[in-house]
Amino acid sequence: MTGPGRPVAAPRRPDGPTAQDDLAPTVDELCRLLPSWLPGRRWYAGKGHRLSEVRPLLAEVVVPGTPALLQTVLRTDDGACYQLLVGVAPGPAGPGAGVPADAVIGTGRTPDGRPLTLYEASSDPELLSGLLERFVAAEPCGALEFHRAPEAVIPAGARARALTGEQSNTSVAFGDRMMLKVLRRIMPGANTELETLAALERAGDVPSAAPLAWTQTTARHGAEPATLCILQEFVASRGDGWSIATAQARACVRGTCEPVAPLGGFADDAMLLGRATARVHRALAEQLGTRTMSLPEAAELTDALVARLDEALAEVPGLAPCARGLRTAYRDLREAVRRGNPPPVQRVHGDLHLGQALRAERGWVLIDFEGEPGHPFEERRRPRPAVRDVAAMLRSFDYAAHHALGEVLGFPPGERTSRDVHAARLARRASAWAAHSRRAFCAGYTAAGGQDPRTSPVLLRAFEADKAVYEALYEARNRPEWLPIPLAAVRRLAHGGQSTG
Ligand SMILES: Nc1ncnc2c1ncn2[C@@H]1O[C@H](COP(=O)(O)OP(=O)(O)O)[C@@H](O)[C@H]1O
Ligand SMILES: O=P(O)(O)O[C@H]1O[C@H](CO)[C@@H](O[C@H]2O[C@H](CO)[C@@H](O)[C@H](O)[C@H]2O)[C@H](O)[C@H]1O
Repeated sequence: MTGPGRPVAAPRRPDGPTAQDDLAPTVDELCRLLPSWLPGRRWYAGKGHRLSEVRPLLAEVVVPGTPALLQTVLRTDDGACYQLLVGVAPGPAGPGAGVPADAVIGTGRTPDGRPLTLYEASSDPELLSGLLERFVAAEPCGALEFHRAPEAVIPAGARARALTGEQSNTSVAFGDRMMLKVLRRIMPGANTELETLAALERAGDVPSAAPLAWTQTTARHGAEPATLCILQEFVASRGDGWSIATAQARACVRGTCEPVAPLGGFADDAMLLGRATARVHRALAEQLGTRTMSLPEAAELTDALVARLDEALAEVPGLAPCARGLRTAYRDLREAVRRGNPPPVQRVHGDLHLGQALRAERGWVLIDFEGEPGHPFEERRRPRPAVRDVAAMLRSFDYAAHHALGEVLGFPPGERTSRDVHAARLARRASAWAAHSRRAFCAGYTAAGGQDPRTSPVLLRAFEADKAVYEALYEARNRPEWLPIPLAAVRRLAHGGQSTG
């Protein structure tokens, strides 16, 4: 170990676990350790559930040797399945073991009593390079299938670097050529991100990353394969939309914007982002189809929005005073369709926000097409009005503005604004920045051929309300200090106002 986060793998010897028979005791040890380790992971979705048992569904040695790399899928006692890449090194955990402390899952024992360290391998470049070789070979490995997209070029030997951000999955960059997404929550069925990236690639000239390869398995999932990893083209960028937008929003809140751009320099970028979104929507409609929403679909959609609200109400008490207004917004959507104005529906991104856009040299590139994590693929695949993505991105401008306000005033933003004149002025600036960015985004979206979202106010309000409810639940589970941001939006929307205040 030479420094934090930089494990130097011990030279690999061919005496680690290599066969399925050798593996059972190691996997047993892993399952014993996981109930106390898993709940601390950001990507673990069972927060609030008291985890007592983890069972293996699949374990394959994808990189043999010492240390070895196990690719595993495990089921927790609430029925969810998670993927883990596990490094198996001989000896006890601790300084000198060659594994960073924060990667250690725990210490187990081999059947003959020797100590064994099990660790989260997504920060071990050597093991990940070994995994990349599997994609290059594109051959099965036990119950795992490694597939390569037609004509994809996968150079071997690229240096692996795991991203450290807060994520639903785990991403590993290979040089500046490829990005590997290690999916965490594993579900059976065709993966929506893989499907969508392939469709966008077929369309050509769309601001998205080319899919290169993927791993799947049918083990224990019946006939339906489950996707475990996706390798895609790396998009070199000067940052994502969230970091660029929040820097601009902060400057606007502090009043340090250029006089020529008093609401911040993000408007041009917001407009280009609107254009990129419209191009992606057009390509998805062309490749995967579009049709008019039917009355049963409108009813199903309304029921789905109400069901999400009910789920969130059970966990986020702050939503309760808004429930009536939200139900009205959802009913209005169904009525608008019934009164004879059914919108077109198509495949959409499903979880669009500023963090899902990378500012590349060629403009904005959209990423992460898997849809909202945690929902079954069938649900994520359902055709929806494209304005659903627009609503989600508009919510993101509100997030960026109010997060910037919180950074300047302290969290929760809004606490001081009702009793402090200075704070109220800064809050007005934040709202003006968000409104300005929203307008620019909608203008760009419309200029690139998308339907002007402002001509569908009922749909826009219902989808913004739904997204804000989803966000409230997401924040309550993952980042409670951020909860006031979506809650404030829910309050405004429930009372007929705009999502940004
Ligand atoms: N194709 C790509 N090229 C470059 N960076 C990427 C690419 N895909 C993802 N990333 C980076 O990885 C991060 C997480 O990826 P994302 O697909 O959003 O994962 P998650 O599903 O876990 O949210 C992104 O915020 C971005 O910084
Ligand atoms: O992990 P994913 O990127 O797939 O998406 C989940 O996490 C997002 C946060 O990382 C969350 O987005 C929410 O917070 C963003 C700021 O961090 C904000 O820009 C978004 O508008 C807001 O929805 C996303 O909802 C969740 O699915």
